[in-house]
Amino acid sequence: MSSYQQFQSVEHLLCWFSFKLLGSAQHTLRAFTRHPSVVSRLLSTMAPTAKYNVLFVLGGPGAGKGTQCEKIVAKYGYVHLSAGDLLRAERADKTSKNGDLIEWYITNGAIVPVEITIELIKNAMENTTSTNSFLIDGFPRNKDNLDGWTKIMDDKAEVKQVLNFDLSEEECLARAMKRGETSGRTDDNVESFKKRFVTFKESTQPIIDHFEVKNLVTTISSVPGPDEVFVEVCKVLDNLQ
Ligand SMILES: Nc1ncnc2c1ncn2[C@@H]1O[C@H](COP(=O)(O)OP(=O)(O)OP(=O)(O)O)[C@@H](O)[C@H]1O
Ligand SMILES: O=c1ccn([C@@H]2O[C@H](COP(=O)(O)O)[C@@H](O)[C@H]2O)c(=O)[nH]1
Repeated sequence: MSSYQQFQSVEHLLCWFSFKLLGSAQHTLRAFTRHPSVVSRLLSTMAPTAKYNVLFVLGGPGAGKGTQCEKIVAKYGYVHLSAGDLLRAERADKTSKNGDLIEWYITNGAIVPVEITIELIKNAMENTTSTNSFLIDGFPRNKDNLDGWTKIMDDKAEVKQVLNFDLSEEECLARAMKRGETSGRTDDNVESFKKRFVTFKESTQPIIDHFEVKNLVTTISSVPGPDEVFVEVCKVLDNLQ
């Protein structure tokens, strides 16, 4: 007689099966109560983890994004991730296979493919343990950047606000050239600046417009001095929860 033939009906078989299930559930519960630390570890892996809070910081080349980010960090304790700085650090890393490619894009005022940039941003966020609030400066700069962000980060991060620093091309150029006297940056020269500004207008402005439609953008004039600009920044950040 096969093991199933001992049951007189399907109902009988199902009944027997339910008792078995209940028995093992009871056994598991008893094991859990003997090991509360296992239970709390299990629960913590099941609980939804909080999303990163993100502020994107955009604006023309030399408009003062980095300057304001420093002030925001000092007052509000965000972690500042400058996409440009992350790319420059990767370019300087002798072991990176992307160094030459990044150099070409930066000098030509063009935008590095998002696969490279998003990996750097994601790693920097994941390696931060002090906070889950980030200022992402100079990203996303074009549709490729935005698509990459959406694909990789949308379920991990919430974009709370986009700060857009507004300054004329002439003033951006003047500030970038002044900075170039000491920065050592390969793109603080007139030729690179012109290309960067075209990229900003053609590729980044549509991204600002995209967030504008979502009511996430605050545009702040960068014409006054850094402290006055920061007063306007504080008005925005004080109202963010
Ligand atoms: N409000 C301001 N008034 C006058 N000068 C400023 C102001 N903000 C920044 N600067 C100066 O302008 C230069 C560019 O500023 P900053 O590096 O912050 O710009 P950025 O937008 O981050 O530039 P980039 O996109 O090229 O990295 C710096 O030398 C900085 O000291
Ligand atoms: O998301 C990004 C950010 C930057 N780049 C390249 O770096 C330079 C300099 O960036 P800054 O933000 O001004 O420091 C920029 O012109 C791009 O070439 C990028 O490709 N993607």
